[in-house]
Amino acid sequence: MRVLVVTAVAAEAEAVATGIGMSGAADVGDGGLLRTLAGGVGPAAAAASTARELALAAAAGTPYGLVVSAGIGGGFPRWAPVGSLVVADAITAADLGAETPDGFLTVDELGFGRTTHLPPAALAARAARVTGAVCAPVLTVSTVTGTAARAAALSARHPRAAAEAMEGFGVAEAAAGQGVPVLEIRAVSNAVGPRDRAAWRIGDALAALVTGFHDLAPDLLTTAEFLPAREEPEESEEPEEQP
Ligand SMILES: O=C(O)c1cccc(C(=O)CC[C@H]2O[C@@H](n3cnc4c(=O)[nH]cnc43)[C@H](O)[C@@H]2O)c1
Repeated sequence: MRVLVVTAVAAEAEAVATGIGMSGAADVGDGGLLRTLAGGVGPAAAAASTARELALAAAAGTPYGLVVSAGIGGGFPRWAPVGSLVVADAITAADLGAETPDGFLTVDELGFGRTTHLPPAALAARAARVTGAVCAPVLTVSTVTGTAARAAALSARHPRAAAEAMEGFGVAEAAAGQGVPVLEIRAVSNAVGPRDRAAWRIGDALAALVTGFHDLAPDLLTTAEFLPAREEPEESEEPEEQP
């Protein structure tokens, strides 16, 4: 089975590749292929680049069976300190909705969209176990949180959320569009809270990403056993209707 790992920037893709022990793309497992893609910062760039890669692969007859959104992220200090790893058990677009005088309404509540994708539970739990990560919701935001008030509002709406980043929901939307399961893994570079750029530890987070993907590599290469069975489309015996 082919696995696509989507990061925002090249430094993250290199950390993933180093952890897995490959350079750019590599044959793995049963003739499968694991590929990294630096797809851009933010949910829109991530969705567009992921959708393009998935569509090209499918058109070439070599579809991906799993997409992983990976990179650095902010950690909610109660759950995920700097340098730790978080595997998403839910990927939630935290600022997709509408502000009202009575509070934030999600697009689900507004009745015209969705804000959460759920990775396969067994795969997420296994990935968290082998990497020593916290398994908890990861929020996708379009703006890095920079105030205590915003951090508190996010925590109040998503009390179990352990991290925030900017790409997971975009990657998940693209994967869902192709019927491909998704996973998200974040290495914590900074605390979600008042902006303190000097306290960011991007090097430590990239090192944690290397170690995490090193630990995860054997599982990623045999992922199929942790995924729910996909239903093959039935071949119709009826002749197609002519106009
Ligand atoms: O403000 C700066 O000076 C600055 C310098 C380097 C990087 C940034 C970013 O905003 C990186 C965004 C990038 O990294 C992920 N990320 C990392 N931490 C967070 C966070 O606390 N909240 C949201 N995203 C974060 C994100 O996925 C982007 O790919 C700023």
